[in-house]
Amino acid sequence: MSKTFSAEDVATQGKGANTWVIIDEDVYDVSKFQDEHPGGKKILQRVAGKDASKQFWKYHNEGILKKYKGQLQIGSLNTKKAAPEPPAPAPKKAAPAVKPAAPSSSTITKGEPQDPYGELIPFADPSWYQGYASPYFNETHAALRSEIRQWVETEIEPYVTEWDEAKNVPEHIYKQMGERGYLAGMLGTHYPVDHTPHRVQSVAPENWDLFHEMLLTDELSRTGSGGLVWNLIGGYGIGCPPLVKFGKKPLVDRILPGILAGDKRICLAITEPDAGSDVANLGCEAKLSEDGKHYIVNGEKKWITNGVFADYFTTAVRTGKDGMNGLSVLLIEREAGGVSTRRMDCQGVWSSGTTYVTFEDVKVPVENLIGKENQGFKVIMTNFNHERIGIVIQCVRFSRVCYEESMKYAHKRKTFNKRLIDHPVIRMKLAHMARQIEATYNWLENIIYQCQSMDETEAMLKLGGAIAGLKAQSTQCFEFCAREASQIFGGLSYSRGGQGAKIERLYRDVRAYAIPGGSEEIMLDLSMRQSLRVHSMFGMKL
Ligand code: HEM
Repeated sequence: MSKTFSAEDVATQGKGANTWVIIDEDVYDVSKFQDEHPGGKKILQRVAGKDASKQFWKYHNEGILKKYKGQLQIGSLNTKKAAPEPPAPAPKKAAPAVKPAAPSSSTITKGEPQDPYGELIPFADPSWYQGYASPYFNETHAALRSEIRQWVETEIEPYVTEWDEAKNVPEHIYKQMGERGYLAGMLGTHYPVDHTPHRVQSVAPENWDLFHEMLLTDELSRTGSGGLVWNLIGGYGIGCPPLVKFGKKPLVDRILPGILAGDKRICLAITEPDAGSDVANLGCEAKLSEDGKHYIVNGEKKWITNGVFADYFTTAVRTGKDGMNGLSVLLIEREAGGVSTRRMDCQGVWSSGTTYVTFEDVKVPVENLIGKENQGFKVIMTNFNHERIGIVIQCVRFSRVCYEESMKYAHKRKTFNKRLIDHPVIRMKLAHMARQIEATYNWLENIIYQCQSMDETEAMLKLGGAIAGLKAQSTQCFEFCAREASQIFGGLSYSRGGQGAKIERLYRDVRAYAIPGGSEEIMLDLSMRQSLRVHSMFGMKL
C-alpha cells in the first residue's frame, strides 16, 4: 500500500461523507462498509478521523484485518516506519546427523532444536516449534510447517466462519489440496509417485513420512473448524487408503489419479442407521448377479462424511453370512446410478457434508471389490488405526486452539480492574488445559513413531489398543478444553461469530469426535482388551 497520509489528512475525513479510521498506523476508508458493520455505524462514526486502534483490538481478533485489509485499507500514516526487511538467510548449518527409521525410508534428526517458529505462546504450539529439541522432526518438517501455515493463514482462516455458516468450502480449496500434493500425502503410507504428477513443494516424495502427514492435519486444524478439516480430508483420509492398499491395480490406475488431483472425491461408507461401532452387524447387502459380473447393492448408510460431494463410496457390504466373516468392501461409483445422497442437519462440523446415503439396485462391477470377498472386516479394521490417529491429531490441535484463543483473550479482557490472566482462577483453567494437551500430544508423537517403525499388520495388532485409548484421551482433552475456553470467553463463545467464533464452533464440534471412529466407551474398553490380549502373546507375567 504505497499511499501515505498525515494524521491531519485523516482528521478531515471524520465529519463529511467520508469515514476514515486509523488502525495500527494504517488508514481505512469505512465510508461504504459502515452500514454493514456488524458492530454498528454509530460506533465507527464516533472514531471517524481518529486513531481507533485501541477500540478496534478490544472487539476483534486478527482474522478481521486479514479479511478486510484488501478491501478497506487505502494507505498508511506518513509516520509509519517501513516494515523491516526480512533478515538475510543465516549461513546454512551443517545438516543434523540423521538416522534411518527402519523400515521407512525417512530420516529423523537426533534431537537438535529447530529455530523457534510461531508466536511462542507457551503450549500453544508443540514444543519442537518453540526451540526445544525433538527426536522426530527435521528441517523438512519445519519447511512443510511454514508452507502449510502460510497457505492456511492467507487463503483459508479468514473465511472459515463464513464457509461454516454456508455449510461448504469452495471447491478451489479442495483442488489446491490436490495440486499442492497434500492429498497424495494423506494416505498413511509412502507418497504415491506413480499415480500423481503433483509434489509437495518442501518435501521430496522419498523423504515423506508419517510425521509430515501429521503436520498436514495439525496445521489445517489451526483453523479451529472440524467442518473445514473434514471437508478437506474427512472422506478422503478414510475412504482412499483402502482403495490404495487393497484395490486391484486396474481399478487403482483408473480412478486414483483423478482423486489425488482433487478432481474427484471419495468417502468411506460403513455406518448404517442401525450399526455403527459394532461393524460386524452391518446389513447393506450386495448380491452377485447371475452372470457373476456385478454385485447388486441395496441398503442405507448414515452419517457419511463428504457423502454429498463424493463421486466414489468405499462401502462395507454384506456378501455372506451374518457376522464379521460375511463382509466385503466395494468401491461404488455414483455415476453407476441408484445412489442418492441427502445432507443431514447435525450439531457440529457443518461444512463437512454429513450425509444419508441410499443405494437402490446399484450395479457394481466385480472388479471394484476391495480386498477379498467376505474378508472385508480386515480391510475395515486395518483402516481404523489411520482414522483414529487422524482424529487424535485434530483433537489435540483443537484443544490447543481453545487454549491459545483463551490465553490471548485473557491478556486483553479486564474484569474487576484486572486482566483475566491476573486472576488465579483463570490461570488454573489454562494450566489444566496445557497439562492435558501436552500429555496427549506426547503420547501421539510416540504412537506415530511406533507406526512408522512397523508394518501395518503389526501396527494393527500391537498398537490397536493404545491408539483406541489415545483416541478417548484426545476427545476428553478436547471436550475439557472447549468447555474451559467457553467459560473464559463467556458470552462471546455463546453467540456465533466474532472473537469467540472458534470456541463456539469447536464446542459444537466435540461430539463429532467423541462418537464416530469408535465411541469413547468402546475405545476405552478396547484399549484394555486388545492390550491385554497382545501382551499375553508377548509373555506377560500376570
Ligand atoms: C477496518 C475496520 C473494521 C472492520 C473491518 C470491522 C469489522 C467487524 C466485523 C466483521 C465484526 C463482526 C464480529 C467479528 O467477526 O469479529 C465487527 C464487530 C464489531 N466491531 Fe468492528 N470493524 C472495524 C472497526 C471497528 C472499530 C474502529 C470499532 C470501535 C470503535 C468497532 C467495533 C465493533 C464492535 C463493538 C463489534 C461488535 C462486537 C461483538 O459483537 O462483540 N469496529 N466488526
